[in-house]
Amino acid sequence: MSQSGVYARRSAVYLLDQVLGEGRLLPELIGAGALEQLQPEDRARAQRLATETLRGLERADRILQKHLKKNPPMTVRNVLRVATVELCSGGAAHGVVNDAVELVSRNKGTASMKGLVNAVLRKVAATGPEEWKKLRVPHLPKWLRKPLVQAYGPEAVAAMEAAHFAGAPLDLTAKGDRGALHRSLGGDFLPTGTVRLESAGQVSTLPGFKRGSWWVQDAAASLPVQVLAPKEGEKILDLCAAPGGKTLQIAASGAEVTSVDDSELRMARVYENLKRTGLKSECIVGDVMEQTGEWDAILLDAPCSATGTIRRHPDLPHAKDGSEFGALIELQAVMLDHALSLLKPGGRLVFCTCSLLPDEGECQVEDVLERHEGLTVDRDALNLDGIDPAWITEEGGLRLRPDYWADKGGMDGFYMACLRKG
Ligand SMILES: C[S@@+](CC[C@H](N)C(=O)[O-])C[C@H]1O[C@@H](n2cnc3c(N)ncnc32)[C@H](O)[C@@H]1O
Repeated sequence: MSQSGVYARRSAVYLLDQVLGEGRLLPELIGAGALEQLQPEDRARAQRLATETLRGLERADRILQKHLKKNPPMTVRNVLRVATVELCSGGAAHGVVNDAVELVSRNKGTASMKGLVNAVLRKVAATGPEEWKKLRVPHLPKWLRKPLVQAYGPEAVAAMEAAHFAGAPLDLTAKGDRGALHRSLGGDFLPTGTVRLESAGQVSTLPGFKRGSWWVQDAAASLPVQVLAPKEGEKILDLCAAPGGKTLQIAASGAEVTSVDDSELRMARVYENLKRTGLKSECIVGDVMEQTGEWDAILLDAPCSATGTIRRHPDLPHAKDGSEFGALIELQAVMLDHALSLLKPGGRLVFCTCSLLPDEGECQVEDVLERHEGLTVDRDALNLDGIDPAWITEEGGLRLRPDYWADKGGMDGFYMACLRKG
């Protein structure tokens, strides 16, 4: 038995205990050092195991429930879930089952269950892989499925769930020539200018990473700055900027950008990204509501439910229950009003959120237009390469969904609109 396998699996189980038991998010746990004691290879493996288990949780539970008379304690359940997902996705039964038994044996509180774990997983190894293929695509939890069905209909939501289950490829934004980036790395060249790689391995070892010729950014997330269309010499304010993908795009255009974020920890990522790419931005760690001045253009990438990023973050629907979203929606409206007060007359503001909920997108724009006389939506700003006119909404925003471009590997859910101050 490999100790390295046990370490990675034990850490994956710890991550699941925290997400499913404590409602914590994986990036938060990993950022706080949950995997720091592992070697880089095991760290990547633990993260992959936890992510894949969360993505396939519904299927794993359906398979396990047939072999369990009653639910074991959370940690044992999570050991069984990780092992079931591994067994059903081609993991070698001997190693997976032995490591799972070893994991429960090591803990005094669960050691008495090693016989149960062994027996259940042997059954799963025998019949699970065939059952797995026949089970339905995992559904979103009810608290999220319901509003999405209301907004988009059941078929669209089923297509989104299929996109969530499929996961996300690696998307890159070029600092300079997109064609040259595509020629050097291969992959797909998406109609909106993103280079997409199917299986990239370790990002930091890809050509051009150290030179800062590109950065990782989902195709959908690269569009708000394209809609803003920054020009050389313009004074642009990037509000809620960390970790900085959009700051880099604005800086690469030659505009003079100031980036604001109230998280010092997340702002450290902006500094790192600026250093690696050799791009420049003035960085302010502070609250959006305390900013002053007059700007040619503003990007407000407001804090939101992040429900558009579930392909990449399958922990989100399991860790959250929607109870925080009302406060976020109110905060977005207050931030929008303040951001507009910082815009010079005739200036433009792009409002965006990585959310699938219309309350955090279409409705915000409808409401802000009512609150501010003379404010208009600039529909022309959406005339960009690769934008399907069907994605443009009634009020003049751009609604992106994970089920769009299904044949190309999907995209994150996003909403954006370009507002013009009268
Ligand atoms: C969606 S993320 C921004 C992503 C970023 N624009 C990018 O492209 O990489 C939202 C950010 O808002 C920041 N934030 C939340 N409330 C804030 C506030 N009151 N003032 C400033 N930043 C805030 C969070 O720290 C978080 O980094």
